[in-house]
Parts: sequence; structure tokens; C-alpha cells
Amino acid sequence: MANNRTLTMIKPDAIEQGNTGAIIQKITNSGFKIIALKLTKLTTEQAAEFYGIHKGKKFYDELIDFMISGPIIAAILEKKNAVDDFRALIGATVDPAEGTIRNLFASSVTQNAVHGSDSDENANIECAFHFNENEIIDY
Ligand SMILES: Nc1ncnc2c1ncn2[C@@H]1O[C@H](COP(=O)(O)OP(=O)(O)OP(=O)(O)O)[C@@H](O)[C@H]1O
Repeated sequence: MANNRTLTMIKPDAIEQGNTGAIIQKITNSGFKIIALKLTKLTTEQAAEFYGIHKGKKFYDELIDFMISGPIIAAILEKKNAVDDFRALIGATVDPAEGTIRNLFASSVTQNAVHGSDSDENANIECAFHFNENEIIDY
């Protein structure tokens, strides 16, 4: 089951710019099933924990400031090969391919509209970061 799930966040820039609906439509049109969803606002501590791997990098402070600058939408997506297929749908961090979510909706390398887990192991950790088991709907 684990490799059928990935965690996404619609980031503050996308919500601020009114792109939430278009992004969710693109996600569901691409065959991902939303099995958990919430609007939330990360605290500095939560953002630092989520992006702890990037601590010390030159973009870290900008990334944390950005991620706490407004609400985010966290969701668990289910699909066969979810992690890799979703990374393909959102596009690369730098120079995302045409038609990908980041190509369509990112404002910059940091303000890049969406997050997607980068491995099954991290998907499990990130799903548990945002959701309790009873918030995940099996349907
Ligand atoms: N070189 C950079 N300059 C500015 N911001 C960056 C840079 N690299 C990464 N970031 C920001 O940090 C986030 C996490 O970086 P990471 O390398 O994990 O990218 P990613 O896996 O494509 O993105 P995410 O983890 O958000 O899905 C990126 O989504 C982006 O917002």
C-alpha cells in the first residue's frame, strides 16, 4: 500500500494567487484520488521539521519564511506508483517541463506552488506529519 500514496502541499503562493482549484483539478484529472485533505498554516517549528534536511543550505531561511507566509493545503494522494507519477506531474524544482504544475503555476524556484514526496519512505513520514490515521478516508 505504501507505494500507492504520496503527500502533497499546495504552497502559500498558489493559494494566494487563486490557483488552488486549477491545481486540484489537474491532480484529480491525472488519476490521483484524494484520501485526506486539510487547510492549515505551518508554524516556524513545523516548517523547520518538515524541511529539516535543507537546514544550512543557502535557500533554507527563504524557504521557511515562504512556507509560513500563508496557509497551505496538505493532501494524501492515492494512485499506483504515486510518488514517481506525482513528481512527473509537478515537474522538476528547476526548469519544470512544459505543462507540469510548476511550469504552469510556480512564481520562482522557491515559490513553486506544490510539494510532492520524493520517496515512498518520505511519503510515509510526510503523510503521518500532516494526518492522523482517522483523517485518512478509505473509499
Ligand atoms: N536552489 C534553490 N533555490 C531556492 N529554493 C529552492 C532551491 N532548491 C529548493 N528550493 C526550495 O526548497 C523546496 C525543497 O527543495 P527540494 O530539493 O526538496 O525540492 P523538491 O523536492 O523539488 O520540492 P518539494 O520537496 O517541495 O517537493 C523546493 O520545493 C523549493 O521550494
